This record gives sequence, C-alpha cells and structure tokens, in this order.
Amino acid sequence: MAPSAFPETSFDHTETPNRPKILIPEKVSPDGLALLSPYFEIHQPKNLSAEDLLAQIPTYQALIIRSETKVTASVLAAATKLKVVARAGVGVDNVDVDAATKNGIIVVNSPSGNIVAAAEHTIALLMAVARNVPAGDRSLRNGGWERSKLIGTEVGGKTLGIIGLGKVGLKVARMGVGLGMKVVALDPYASPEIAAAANVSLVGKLEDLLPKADFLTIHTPLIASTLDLISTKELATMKKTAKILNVARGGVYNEQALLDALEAGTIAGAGLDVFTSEPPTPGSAAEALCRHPKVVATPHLGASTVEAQENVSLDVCAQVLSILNGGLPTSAVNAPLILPEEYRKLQPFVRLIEKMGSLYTQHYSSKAVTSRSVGGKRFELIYEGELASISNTRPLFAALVKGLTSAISDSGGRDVNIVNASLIAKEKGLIINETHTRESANLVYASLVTLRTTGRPGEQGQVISGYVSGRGIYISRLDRFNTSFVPEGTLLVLHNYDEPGKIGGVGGILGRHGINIKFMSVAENEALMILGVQGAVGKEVELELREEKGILDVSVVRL
Ligand SMILES: NC(=O)C1=CN([C@@H]2O[C@H](COP(=O)(O)OP(=O)(O)OC[C@H]3O[C@@H](n4cnc5c(N)ncnc54)[C@H](O)[C@@H]3O)[C@@H](O)[C@H]2O)C=CC1
Ligand SMILES: O=C(O)C(=O)COP(=O)(O)O
Repeated sequence: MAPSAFPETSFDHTETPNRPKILIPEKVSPDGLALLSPYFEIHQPKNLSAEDLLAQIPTYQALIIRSETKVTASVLAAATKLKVVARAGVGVDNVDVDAATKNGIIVVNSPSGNIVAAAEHTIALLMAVARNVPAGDRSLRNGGWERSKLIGTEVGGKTLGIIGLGKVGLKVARMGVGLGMKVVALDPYASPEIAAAANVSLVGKLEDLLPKADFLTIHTPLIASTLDLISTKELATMKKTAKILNVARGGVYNEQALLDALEAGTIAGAGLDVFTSEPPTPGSAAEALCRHPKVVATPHLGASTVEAQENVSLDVCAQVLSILNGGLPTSAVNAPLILPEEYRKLQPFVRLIEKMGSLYTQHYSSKAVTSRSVGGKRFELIYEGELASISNTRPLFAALVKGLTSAISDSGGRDVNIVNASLIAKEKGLIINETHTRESANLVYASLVTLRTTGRPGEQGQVISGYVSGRGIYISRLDRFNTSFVPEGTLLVLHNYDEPGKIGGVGGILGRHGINIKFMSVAENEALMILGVQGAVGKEVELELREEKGILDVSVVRL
C-alpha cells in the first residue's frame, strides 16, 4: 500500500518519555514493525498465557495478533488504554468483535494480504491428497519404494466444488480452472458476473454442489451459519471417491463426522490446514484426523509465506500507526470500510471537523453568555460543495463528536473513534444532524463545512465554518465574523469594542508574560481578534486580558 494513503502523524512520540505501548504476542514480520518502533514501545513476549495477557493488557494502547491469541470479552474489558486490536491476517474469529465495539476498540485486519498464500496452500493440499505426496515421502524415508500402493488421481477434468467464492475462494477457482478442472461454487453473496468471468458455475443449494464434487474446498469464515456446515448428512451425499480440503477454519466441517466418513470409506481423503483447537487437543477428533492415513495435515500454514507475512504486517502496522496518532484505519472490521481514494479525500476534513468541534467547546464554554457544557445540544453539520457528494460521513461525524468531547471527555480516558462515536454522542445527549448541500450559491471554496447550533431558548445560535485548501485546514467563520486562520496550537479569541489601540494593549500584556504572537487575524470590519500564540497562557494572563479596557470577552483555545 502506498505510504501516501496514510495520514501524516499528528503527534511525534519519539521524544515522549513514556511512549505508548504495543503488545505483540505472536510472530509478526519485522517489515511492518519498523513503521512503529520509532514512535512506540514494542513488547513481543513469547508464549504469553491467557492469564498473563489479561494481567498485562491494561498498560497497552495496541495489540497486534495472528490466529493464536484469544482476545476475549474479559481481555477487552481489562484493556482500559487499548485503542486497536490489529489482526495480521484475515480471520477475526479469535477476537470478540462485539465486546471490542462496546468498549470503543477498533478491530482492524488485513483483508487481502495473505489470500494468494491461502489459495496456493489449498492447491498444494489438493495436489498432495490427489497424488499421495506426503505418503510417498514418508515411505521413502522409511526405506520403502511403494509405487502401486500410492496410485493417485488426476485433478484435470475433475470437478472442484467451492463453498465460499470470496477472495480466497475465487483465487482457488481460477487456479482450479488453470489445472483443467470444472469449477462449481456455492456462495449466496457472490456476483454471478464475476463467477461467469472466472468460468465458475454458481449453484444455489448445497444439494446441487456436493454430489458433483470430486474435490470439495471451503472458503467461508467461521460464523454461526457456517459452523458444522458440512456434517454427517452432507458428507453422505458426496461421492465415495471425493476428497475434502479445508484451509478456512476448523469447525466448518464437523471433525467427528469427517473422521467417521474417512473410517467408513464414504469419503476418500482430506487435506486439512485448520482445526477446531490449534494445536489439536489430545484425544480430540482433530488430533485423530491429523494422524489419519487418508489425511494430509499442515499446522495452519495457509498464510505462512514470506510474502504474505510482509503484506499483512505492513497492512496492519500502518493502520495501528494511523489509529494511535488519531487517524483512520483503512480496514476496520467493526466499522464501515473506507476506501483508500475516499480516505485521502476525507482525511483533511476529519482533521478540520475535529478542530471545529474542539474550538466550539473551548470557545463557547468559556463565554459567560452560554452554557458551560455542550451536552444536550443540537448541532447541524452542513457539508457544502464537493464534500456534499460523500456518502460515508461516519468518520466526519466521529471527528465532530471527538472534537466536541475531547476537552470534556469522561469516557474512561478513551478517545472517541468511528466505532463508539454514536454511542458517546448519545450518552452526552448530543444531537447531530448532517446536511448535504450540493448546490450552494456563492460558494468560494470547493467544499465548506459549517457547524451550527440552534441554541437553547434565550440563547443565540453559534456558527463555525471551515474549509480545506491543499492539505491545509482553515477556519473561515466564527460567529458572524468572516476570518481565516489555521486551527492549530494555542489561540486567543478576543472580542473587543471596535476602537483603535486594542492591538497594542493586548500585545503589551502578552509581551510582559513572554508570550510570542505567531499570527494575528483581525476580522474585517468587526471587533474580533484571533491570535496564534506561543508560550504558556495561564489564568493570570487571561484575567489581565479580560480587564484590559475595551475587551469584552476572551477565550483561550488549545487545538
Ligand atoms: N489457513 C489460513 O492460514 C488462512 C485462512 N483464511 C480463512 O479463509 C476464509 C476466507 O477468507 P476470504 O476469502 O479472505 O474471505 P471473504 O470474506 O473474501 O470470503 C468469504 C466468502 O464466504 C461466503 N460465505 C459466507 N457464508 C457462506 C455460506 N453459508 N455459504 C457459502 N458461502 C458463504 C461470503 O459470501 C464470502 O464471499 C476465512 O475464514 C479466513 O480466515 C484466510 C487466509 C489464510
Ligand atoms: O488470516 C487468516 O485468517 C489466517 O488464518 C492466517 O492465520 P495466521 O496469521 O497464520 O495465524
């Protein structure tokens, strides 16, 4: 993935004495870790037990795992600092995703980093079971030369049945076609056009697939509807000569049913990479399958190639880097996926809207005329111009909730993210309506965002507008003042009587306190000054400014 698809890091952790911590209890390729090691403290314990994970997780901001670590609801409840669980691979059946969502923890994965590896491993098992490769190898090592006992079958011209024509399934289908096989697939969600283009015949029911298959391979996730999808009844409808493959997840075939069928000779063989317990529990059907003479078994090696491990590591580490720096993931499992091109477009607006929310809370909560809280308020977030055509505004909504609540957050120290934003808004009684206005008269900017409140009875409504230019973000309106400033660093927003001498007075006070003015924006024809300053603006400075003649109101905003 091109590095440009990820946001700039907003916070440099290199100089931080207590750098955020990342726990990686499984083997993850160093390629991705190199992205993280300059900024974060990385711990890679070996053989971390479930108890140790539970005990250690509270200090970590990110957890990077593969298929071995069980991320249970208890682990997630104890993970008070955790922002992200990153699965360096596809399947997240070892993560309690619902519990993560409830706790506002983003779960990300690498949806396509290892699919070539998984598809190729399926073909390796297909050929291995078809031609008795492991049995021949074992026999030779034991001094044998058994040729007639190990006669195989050709795959060319045979029917390959595929259940689950997703990313891996489709690759296997194409490889099967390449081997001269007829491919028949079942997947209620597959595109008939894509299937037809790959020379795959789609069927609607298992009954239309199982009796035809000489080889059957499964590529579905393990979810409630696929658990024991193929059990005794289904196996009984298959050819006695059929061979079965599983590089998806243990449990999609019922292991005891498969063992019984192999023993009874109603299924001819199997190539298995995945099991219900890994490694198989002693005495289990999975263990018996691994030792069975008609089975070729591998210890979950589907994704274990150098290339796949580099891909998945880079994929998830880039997402961890982005999330820990307040950015967005590219493939969150428990939030809508943001396509890379959409992501590039949205990212500056995410920054802008978060700053607008934070500016709102800090500016208005310091004004005596308004309520000190944003809770219970009704906001309108208006997208005008090009931005109005974006349909997935979840990240923008989340950015506003984050901005509005960051200065007042009591959500257990956790940051708001795209997963928990609606929940936190609801908890705070924030009602946010999003409006898309495609055709705006007199729009100067390609896109304009406006945050508006209607105000409580007796209060005036408030308005903040902003725009993006290049990758830069700007505030163009604050209340009725048209202005233009970058919402970053410490800002002083001063309302004053429109009379001469004010700038000098304010400059004098700041100068006496050793505070530098980085920029000053004086609203046109209006009595508003916005100053970007450098140096600590304490309470005494704020008080002195308030007491300065002609100054009506002061707010100190830290963005
Ligand atoms: N052994 C290994 O090391 C690896 C295993 N995998 C596993 O392979 C599986 C597939 O991965 P992908 O292709 O990337 O997922 P995917 O999400 O692209 O495809 C899954 C497909 O299964 C289909 N499906 C779901 N329920 C179904 C049902 N009841 N009947 C028929 N089709 C159904 C879906 O419509 C989807 O098209 C996952 O379980 C993943 O964890 C993936 C990579 C490596
Ligand atoms: O990506 C997947 O779903 C896999 O099954 C790969 O698992 P692994 O990362 O090799 O433990």
